[in-house]
Amino acid sequence: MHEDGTLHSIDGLRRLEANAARRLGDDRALMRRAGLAAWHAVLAHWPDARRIVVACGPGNNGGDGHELAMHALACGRDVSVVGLPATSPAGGTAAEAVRRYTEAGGRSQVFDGRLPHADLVVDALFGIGLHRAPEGDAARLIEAINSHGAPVLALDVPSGVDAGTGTVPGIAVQASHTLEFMRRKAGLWTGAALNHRGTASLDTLELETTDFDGVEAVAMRWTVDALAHALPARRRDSHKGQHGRVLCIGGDHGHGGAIVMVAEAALRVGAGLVEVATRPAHVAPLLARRPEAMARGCDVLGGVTLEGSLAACDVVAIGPGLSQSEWAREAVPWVSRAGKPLVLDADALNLLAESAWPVVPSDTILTPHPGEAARLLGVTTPDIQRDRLASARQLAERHGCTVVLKGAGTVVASPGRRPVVIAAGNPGMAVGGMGDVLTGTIAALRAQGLDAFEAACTGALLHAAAGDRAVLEGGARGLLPTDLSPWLRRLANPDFPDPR
Ligand SMILES: NC(=O)C1=CN([C@@H]2O[C@H](COP(=O)(O)OP(=O)(O)OC[C@H]3O[C@@H](n4cnc5c(N)ncnc54)[C@H](O)[C@@H]3O)[C@@H](O)[C@H]2O)[C@@H](O)CC1
Ligand SMILES: [K+]
Repeated sequence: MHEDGTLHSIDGLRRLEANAARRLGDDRALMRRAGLAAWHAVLAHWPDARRIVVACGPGNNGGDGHELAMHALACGRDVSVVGLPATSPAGGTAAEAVRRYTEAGGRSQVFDGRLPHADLVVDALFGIGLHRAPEGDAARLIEAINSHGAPVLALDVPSGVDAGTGTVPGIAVQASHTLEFMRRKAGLWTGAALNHRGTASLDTLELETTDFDGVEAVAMRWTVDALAHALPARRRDSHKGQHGRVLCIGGDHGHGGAIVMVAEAALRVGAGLVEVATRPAHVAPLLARRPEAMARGCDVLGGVTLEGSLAACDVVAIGPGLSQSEWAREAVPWVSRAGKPLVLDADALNLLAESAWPVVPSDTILTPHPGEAARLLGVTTPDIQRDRLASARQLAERHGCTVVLKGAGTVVASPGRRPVVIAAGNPGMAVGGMGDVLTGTIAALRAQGLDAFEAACTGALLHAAAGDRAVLEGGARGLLPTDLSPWLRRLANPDFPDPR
């Protein structure tokens, strides 16, 4: 079976292991495959590595390490296995791997505070069996791996990372590359784990369909390739009215730029018409930058002005720069009564957290960053980050609508849908205004006919992928949200020939 885009929990992976071992009638077979796959990864990434240090833990992750060490030895490499002191000898399948390595003439040593010189360090300390933060010798060995200087290949999981949730409870290996076994782990694709994983690849260890009996993926992983099919082709005889009309509401005094960025992104992603309701003072600068937008200056966010705009639009994007003033609060009953699909961001979410909004309809999209998500759930930001997948699901259930939990490894959740984790984006995108661009992107897709969940997933991916293209032009520091504009357009048109 090839990679299928699924992400799994630790429980799911355990079940998968058990099913496959039962089918194969030999619980050593998977570890042998894992060791061989790891050796192939070494040959693919570091073919010239002569001296290889393999740091092995007491469990089956360490068994994978011994299997790899055995292949490296057989190919004439200078291999040192380094184990943890004072741990009981490996049992079960790992013991068999240790025996094979030793019988092949392999050397092992106990970690004494230093690692030997090497061209490559393999991290086979802990995989999905990590059950607490590494301490003592384990922590010191991880520290030695991180300060060694050679590239680091992590087997299955960078040791110290919780592969189920993505949290890092203490110290963790800083991998150059992680080779995942069997299936991708949900925790390696979102949150703090992204600081440790390096690049990543998967070896499925030749699992078969029947191994998945009773195994449910916890999420799907979307990569930039998904954009090829995400957006419907345009009819040749289409007109602007068929590409949706977005009404953007926000930009109180002192925050005029936010709603301009929403409008610009919505235009670049293909909305047919974009109207902005903002403070009168912000109309002229908006039109000077983006004459394609329609703009309404409102000292009162309600009444006839807003009612007409609300009636005409297909989607309302509200929140960026909105503030929580009386001006902002006035908009809420009007917008709620209009019955249009909503994208709520920034201060609209803060108003939701303090129950200023009535119950939001099920086709609403909320786009909180972790701080806003924490306010919505009445918890702290670290609570949200401890398990981003669970937090997004909980928020979606609580409000009965789609949630885009922003941050490294954006998570999209909706009741009754399998969550999606976005495998794109970069730290250059951690800058004010980036969320406003996301709001406009999602609203434009919604206006063009995608349902709430599709618009949220596709919008989050389009936005992250545009950020990944824009960052190549000059690096992460100083990347501006509006730098994404040309890339949003480019990536929203996957059929257009790539000029590169
Ligand atoms: N079971 C199988 O069929 C397969 C397992 N595989 C490998 O086995 C791994 C899972 O193996 P295990 O379940 O043995 O778990 P691990 O090898 O990930 O770790 C469990 C061991 O580490 C110890 N440990 C956990 N956290 C610790 C900490 N903070 N400080 C000190 N010691 C700690 C545990 O007491 C236990 O001895 C996978 O990640 C994968 O690499 C692969 O070989 C594929 C097949
Ligand atoms: K590992």
